[in-house]
Amino acid sequence: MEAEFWHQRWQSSRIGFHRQQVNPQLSRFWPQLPLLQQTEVLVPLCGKSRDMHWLVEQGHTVAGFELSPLAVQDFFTEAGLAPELEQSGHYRCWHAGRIWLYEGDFFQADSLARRFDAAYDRAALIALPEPMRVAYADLLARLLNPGATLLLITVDYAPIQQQSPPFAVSEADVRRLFEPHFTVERLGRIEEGPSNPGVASGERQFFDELCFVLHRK
Ligand SMILES: C[S@@+](CC[C@H](N)C(=O)[O-])C[C@H]1O[C@@H](n2cnc3c(N)ncnc32)[C@H](O)[C@@H]1O
Repeated sequence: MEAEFWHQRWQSSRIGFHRQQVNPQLSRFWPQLPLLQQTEVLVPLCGKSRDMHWLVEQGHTVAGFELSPLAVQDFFTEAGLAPELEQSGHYRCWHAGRIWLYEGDFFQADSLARRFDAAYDRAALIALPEPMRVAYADLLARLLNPGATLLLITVDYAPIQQQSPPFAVSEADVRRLFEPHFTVERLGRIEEGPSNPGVASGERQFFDELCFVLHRK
């Protein structure tokens, strides 16, 4: 999507993707991953996700990337944190405690010449239309060191409509996008069933949240 699409979503508070609770597949599967506590976690397209606080509570530092200044501001305000600001290449980088949020376009992250050993994607890949997903997977491959771990959470649903996010990203899609650079294992699937309005109304046959662990080859 164009940057303007997301700026408008934040300006008009149309952020139905934001969750008050920590993602259940994150809290279930992250502790099983082969990661040191202090590992820095890359969180692309992070919004104001509370999952970042959970990662800090597990001992990690977090480097989030987010286009919207409103999202960044809300994230720190809602946590009662007063971040410091510095310019870091193309980004305004906001920092409080063990969290650094890079305000700007994630697709310029190469320019920072930074590499990571862990990453967490919830609702980032599925926010991007197909042509951008290929560029996103390639960028993650460049930003992650060999052996690095990525926990990836997507949604898959049918029938598919691809006009606006969240886009359906199936296990086959994840394998096609990432297997050139990563090993891919599916860890979990949560079937939303009738708790999903689309399923309840009969508009959708199913709506599932999928969780994968990927390791950079
Ligand atoms: C569907 S939301 C998911 C946010 C977060 N991961 C969560 O779980 O709540 C996608 C987010 O990506 C941001 N975004 C979209 N394109 C971006 C880009 N190129 N660079 C950085 N952030 C971007 C949007 O502003 C939005 O906050």
